[in-house]
Amino acid sequence: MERHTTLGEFIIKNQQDFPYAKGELTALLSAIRLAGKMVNQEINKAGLAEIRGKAGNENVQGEVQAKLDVLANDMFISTLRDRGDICGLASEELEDFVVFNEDRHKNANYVVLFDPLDGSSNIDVDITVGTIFSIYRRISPTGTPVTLEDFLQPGVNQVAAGYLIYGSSTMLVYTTGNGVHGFTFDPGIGSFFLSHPDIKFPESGRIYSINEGNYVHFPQGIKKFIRWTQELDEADKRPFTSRYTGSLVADFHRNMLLGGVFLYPTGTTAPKGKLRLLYECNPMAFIAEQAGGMASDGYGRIMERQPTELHERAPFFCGCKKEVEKIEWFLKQED
Ligand SMILES: O=P(O)(O)OC[C@H]1O[C@](O)(COP(=O)(O)O)[C@@H](O)[C@@H]1O
Ligand SMILES: [Mg+2]
Ligand SMILES: [Mg+2]
Repeated sequence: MERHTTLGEFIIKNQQDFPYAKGELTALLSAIRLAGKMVNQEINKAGLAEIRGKAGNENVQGEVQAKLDVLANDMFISTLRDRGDICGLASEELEDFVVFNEDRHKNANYVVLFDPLDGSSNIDVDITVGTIFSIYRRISPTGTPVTLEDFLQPGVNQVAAGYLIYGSSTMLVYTTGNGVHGFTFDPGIGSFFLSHPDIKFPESGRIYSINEGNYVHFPQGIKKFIRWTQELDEADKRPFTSRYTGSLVADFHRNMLLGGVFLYPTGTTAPKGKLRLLYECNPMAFIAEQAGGMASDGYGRIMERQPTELHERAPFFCGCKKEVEKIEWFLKQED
């Protein structure tokens, strides 16, 4: 049987691809891998009463947290603090960013932003969920406590981004700006193995992913795009297929492998969109672009947006280039 490359081997082998290669990013990716294994262990038994259900308190997003939101958040924070060379982190589940004050942290150069559990509404019904992470080099001087500025960087400054997907198999998919690579977890061996090297979005796809239940609230341009996907045009292989799980990571992953586009527009119920620019949009956008796809806020490259708040939301359109361009075209028609 062909011996697959483990994630650990791959990270070390490709370390030199990285401009500042001193092993810090390697240590950080390894810490994320470990935290991912720990969270995966809990998700696999999410049906048990002590794991499923709500934790009871509301997070900064105004959502009632699931027990697994809190557990995943704690596991990532403790593992990144103890093993990752980072000076601070920000989580979708925490109001403020966290500053690590030990000397080894203050002298570190990276910050991590993450969504510990993406697709929380699906946990108790056993539908695929994920974890999303985004890594930046700090801009404040090394040796000083990390500042808000270090987190409010445009997506184009990301040095690495990725996600864990906890589905029929558990995978870790990431980029450091040298393509997108996917690793499948083998629970029997306890390691991630390279299973999807150099993943690419097809130029065009036939799947659209949007919560059509919000149709009445959508901008005209989005309503027109949806109707365009549903028109009969065999030459253009329309109508498209509709696929939507309610987990961004799962919808993105399927669309990247099979060809499709994900949409979460603004709407009267979500005037700024729903997804979080820093924890969800930017990391998925970096992966999409590295895989030959496109990620837009409807009017331009989402990674060029200058964030102003830790938890700001944005409209998000991401997937095959042709379809994202079509969405931008329909939206611009309306202006
Ligand atoms: O239920 P809706 O409004 O369609 O929203 C679904 C979207 O919200 C999310 O669940 C938000 O993520 P969280 O679960 O991390 O809060 C996305 O994964 C998903 O794409
Ligand atoms: Mg999320
Ligand atoms: Mg979440």
